[in-house]
Amino acid sequence: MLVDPTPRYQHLHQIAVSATQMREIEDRLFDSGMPVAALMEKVALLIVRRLKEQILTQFAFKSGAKIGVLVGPGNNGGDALVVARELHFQGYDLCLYHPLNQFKELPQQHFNYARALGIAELESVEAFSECDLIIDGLFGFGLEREISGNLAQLVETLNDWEKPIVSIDIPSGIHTDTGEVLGTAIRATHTFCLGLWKLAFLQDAALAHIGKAELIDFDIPWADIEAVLGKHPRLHRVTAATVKANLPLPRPPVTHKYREGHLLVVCGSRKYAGGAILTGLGARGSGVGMLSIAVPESLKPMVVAQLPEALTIGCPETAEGAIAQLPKRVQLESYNAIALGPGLTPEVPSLVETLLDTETPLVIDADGLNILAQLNPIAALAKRRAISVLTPHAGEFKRLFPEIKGDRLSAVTTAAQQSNAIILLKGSRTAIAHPNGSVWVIPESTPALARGGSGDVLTGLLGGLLAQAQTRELPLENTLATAAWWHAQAGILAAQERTELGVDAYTLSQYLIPALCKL
Ligand SMILES: NC(=O)C1=CN([C@@H]2O[C@H](COP(=O)(O)OP(=O)(O)OC[C@H]3O[C@@H](n4cnc5c(N)ncnc54)[C@H](O)[C@@H]3O)[C@@H](O)[C@H]2O)[C@@H](O)CC1
Ligand SMILES: [K+]
Repeated sequence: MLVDPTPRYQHLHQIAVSATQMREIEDRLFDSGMPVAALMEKVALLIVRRLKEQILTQFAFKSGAKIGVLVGPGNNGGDALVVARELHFQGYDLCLYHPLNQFKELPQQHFNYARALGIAELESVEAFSECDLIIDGLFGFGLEREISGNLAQLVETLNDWEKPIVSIDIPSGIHTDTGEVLGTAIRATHTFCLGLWKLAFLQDAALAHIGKAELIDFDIPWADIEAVLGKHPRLHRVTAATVKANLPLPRPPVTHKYREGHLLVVCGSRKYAGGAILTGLGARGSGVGMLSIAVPESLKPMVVAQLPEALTIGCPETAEGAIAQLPKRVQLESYNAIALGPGLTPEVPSLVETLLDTETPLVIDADGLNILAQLNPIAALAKRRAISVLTPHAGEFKRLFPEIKGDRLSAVTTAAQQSNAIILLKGSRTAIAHPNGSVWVIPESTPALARGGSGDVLTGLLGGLLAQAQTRELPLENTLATAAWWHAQAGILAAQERTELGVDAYTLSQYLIPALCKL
């Protein structure tokens, strides 16, 4: 719910808006009497403050450093001009370049004043080559078509220099909603997103251009945000605060192992034995009360050795060493959740069909998804009466939903609605879409997780938390978001301590609890 405006900063980070929503919110401020010029002044002063605290000190730019400002025709350019003026007064050596020879009214006034102050105007972008830092105020959320021709060339020239570039609101050329590059786009080292996080910051497509992102809060009244987004916004940016409120902690003082959830993991084959272990280690990290692992009979000793706490179920196996079927004594309905997929091999469709038939919540990953893709997934999932959580990466998503196009956030939303399943689309900004239209996005991750086996750990963690949420009656959407955020944080912590090359899947599983302790 968006009702409680305190603590403001925490809530502000749990939402993100499209360009249209931002414009609607902004219009409400202006309609209520906030002068446009006053808002621009306020925003620009906040940008200057953060520039000085963050970037100018980080790069040890003394006053006198040369700063180039790229100025566009709209209010993004207006912001840039106010920033330029203030930095000029603070002793920096400023120069402006405005490649389009027209301005909206307010930026025109700021431009006139900058000229009157004697701030240098450049004839071409080449002269920016002498600058220590470049500020990008070419386009913000008003970008309406591809950047082309001379403008495209100048953007590429700036990118080629590999200088520090600070983008105002969004790197010029990035679509505010889809995050796509429209023609070409500034590759910023830092971006100050103004007022509210825009959707592009949650889209993988934009990340290479955004650099380090920071939100500049300029005190948009909460009532205006709520008037546009509604009391229950559909898009959630997952933060530590979301997670803290939704972990199965503390445990009740009197409990027992089955009350803390029973997860069945169905994974592994002789060929891909490690999948079962990594999924099991992810489940262990979740703290689930009981963990059962069904694997081909021949893998049983290895699983027992690695996961002594788990109840290991040896299954009859095919000639190739995949699970032929589950033993008759396994009562699928007795588990709170089932996680299946990693290492199964593609040759066990009847096993997957049996599992789809149950009324137990399922987490389906890897080979489970590849098999599902062969089965007419939308029809198979629509039939299920329990929760299905699918955890595809981009390739698996394409195989499951070949007809669905568009940017990641809209594609995953459509997939969830069509299939009546929860779809967790893995990526740099993992997004979890629900059939009711809500989407939860994990705003932080690390490329260290781009590594075989890290998904298996997530499957186990997700299954373990889902099982606990079932017995504890924790809210489902928040629980799944918690699992994905936690997994990313474990990767981030491991990468901080061991570099991005040091986060193999086993190591990742060992960082789940340390990441939790850091909360
Ligand atoms: N969200 C807010 O509440 C605030 C927004 N402000 C700033 O205002 C910006 C939005 O301002 P505007 O709506 O004026 O839009 P922009 O400044 O993003 O740019 C719009 C202008 O660029 C032109 N244009 C768009 N795409 C083009 C292309 N591919 N090639 C050539 N010209 C193109 C348009 O015709 C228009 O003149 C934000 O990004 C932000 O920087 C701030 O000033 C104040 C607060
Ligand atoms: K910009």
